[in-house]
Amino acid sequence: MPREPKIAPSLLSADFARLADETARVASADWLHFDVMDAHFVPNLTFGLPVMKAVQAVSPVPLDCHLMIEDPERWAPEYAEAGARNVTVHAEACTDPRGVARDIRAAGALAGLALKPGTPLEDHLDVLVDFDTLLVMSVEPGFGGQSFISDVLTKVRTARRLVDAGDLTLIVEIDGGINADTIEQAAEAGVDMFVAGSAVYGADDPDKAIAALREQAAAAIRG
Ligand SMILES: O=C(CO)[C@@H](O)[C@H](O)COP(=O)(O)O
Ligand SMILES: [Fe+2]
Repeated sequence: MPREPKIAPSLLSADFARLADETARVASADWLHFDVMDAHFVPNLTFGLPVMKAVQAVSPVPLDCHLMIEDPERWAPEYAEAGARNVTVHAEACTDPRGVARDIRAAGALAGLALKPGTPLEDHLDVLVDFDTLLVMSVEPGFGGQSFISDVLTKVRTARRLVDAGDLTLIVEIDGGINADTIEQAAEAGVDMFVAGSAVYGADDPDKAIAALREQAAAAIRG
């Protein structure tokens, strides 16, 4: 069975004054990507747990929380308890990645590990057995609308090989600069879940943009 590509629009590119409407506009998405930034781990500040809970209450699709924060061990389980489907922490910010994965899972969510573009996959292979998703960042975390860094596809290919060989069980997710020009190379490299912010919310019809991206990725996987 060929992989079925999934799309997670990033709420970072939505109109923050109309969050309920903006979640409704992407009802055909697989996950809704929720970028938490703390102005310490990254040079930007977005939203946190209270806003996540408000969005969770109205979102027609499960939340995929991407925590770009220091001290993720302190906060990640609370996002899981609040009902997120997936909670991703950054490898660069974790002191105890296995512990945080265990706590996220115990609180009922999938556990994700994110890698900045310059962070080698090999440095974290040993802990990935405890995670459900691997988020490969294809831009420097902090802002939407940046250009795709194709070098990170080497990490995607390695992760795909390990998953296909049965050595790891992971959803391979990519985040940053995904659009009609870049999604095919990411799909061919082995991505399962594509985060797309500006490409979805910048479109006149976000649901149509989701369908088009999904079909483009599916066609690339079929070859
Ligand atoms: O985590 C981040 C940025 O740090 C992303 O989730 C962006 O929100 C993706 O936006 P686009 O690059 O697709 O516009
Ligand atoms: Fe993100």
